[in-house]
Amino acid sequence: MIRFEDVGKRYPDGTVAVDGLSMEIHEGELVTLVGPSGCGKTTTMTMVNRLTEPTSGRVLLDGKDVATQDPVRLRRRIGYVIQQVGLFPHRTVLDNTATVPTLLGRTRREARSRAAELLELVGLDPATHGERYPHQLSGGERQRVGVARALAADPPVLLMDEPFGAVDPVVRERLQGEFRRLQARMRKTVLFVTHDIEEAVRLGDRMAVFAKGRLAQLDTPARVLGDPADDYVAGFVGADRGLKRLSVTPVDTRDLEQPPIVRLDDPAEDAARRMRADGVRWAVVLDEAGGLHGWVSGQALPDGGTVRDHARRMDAWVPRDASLKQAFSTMLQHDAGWVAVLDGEGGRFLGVLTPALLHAALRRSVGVETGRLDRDQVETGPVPGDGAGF
Ligand SMILES: Nc1ncnc2c1ncn2[C@@H]1O[C@H](COP(=O)(O)OP(=O)(O)OP(=O)(O)O)[C@@H](O)[C@H]1O
Repeated sequence: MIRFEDVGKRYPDGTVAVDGLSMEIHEGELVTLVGPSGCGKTTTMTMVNRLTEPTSGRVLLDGKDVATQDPVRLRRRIGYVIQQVGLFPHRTVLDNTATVPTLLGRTRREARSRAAELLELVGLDPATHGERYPHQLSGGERQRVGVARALAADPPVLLMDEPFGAVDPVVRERLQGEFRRLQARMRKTVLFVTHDIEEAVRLGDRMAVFAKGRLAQLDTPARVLGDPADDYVAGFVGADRGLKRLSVTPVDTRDLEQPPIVRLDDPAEDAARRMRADGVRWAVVLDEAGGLHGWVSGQALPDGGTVRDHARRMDAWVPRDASLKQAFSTMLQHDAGWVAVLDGEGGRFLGVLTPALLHAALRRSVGVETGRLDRDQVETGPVPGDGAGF
């Protein structure tokens, strides 16, 4: 879709911003460009929409050299979002968003109705926010308008240069989450410049790590973190790259521990007998519908009554498609020694993840990703015998 062929950029003052860059971005893929300040990310990106012209090599869009295309027509197919959003101050948010469709020949009514749809898509209410002027919005809201405006022409390609750079970390994380969900639906081809490695990892299908005008590594976040190409990349992604990997490693249901399961209405005596027979000190308690209720300790079960009378509630759960980071964070939030994995909210109980399993899953995923290990070569240890931290 976008192809850089041995591209170089030397500015007139002699600065070599990009040197011998070759890479390909596939259709529907989001590639994050990351690297220290001045390493050539913005220059690389703006060579796609011809705001910058390469001094050597070619940039191809859908197989055609962009240098041969009319810049105005080219840019209509390429949405561009920058940090300083650049909204027209004297136009309402709705009119700002409707600008491009109007330029493309839509009637004012059509353009405004499309703009309203887009504002909703990025989480702004067209009725309230749409009628405001840019200075009446928060920084995060302005950045959303920037994204909506770039999407207005429905371009197949989006170039985003630190689009969430001007907001605080909390809003930024929310915008990233929303954009990821949006992108899952839209499947645009996106080049996304950031100097925030967490953002690059969270959003990128692949990430391109730049070093002084050269591409140091282009790969999935899991591989960049798990198997950096060289010392430069390892240093750039940081000594805590193992921790960062948590957010890109999904829970694998094959890793889950299967503790004994009892039901709320089981007689306490039967449940206690089963736990003794299995040599375990606790069991997971499910409700009538098979949903997670909590847990019960074998010692807390006297003769008589049902499990319901002695069970403790426990809400620490994650869905099966969660990341290990989500699982770990849920465990900490609930001060629990395990987290249940469910088939969605209120869904089937699939097993539990413990800190030991989580650690093993992370180690194994690094080995498997990098081809150094077969999946079965990393043992996942059993739940520690002390009742898993209760
Ligand atoms: N118009 C220009 N004339 C001369 N040098 C330039 C020009 N634009 C950028 N450069 C230089 O080219 C190099 C790459 O700049 P670029 O903006 O692409 O980096 P970047 O990785 O996007 O940096 P940042 O993260 O700070 O935005 C830098 O050394 C910069 O000073």
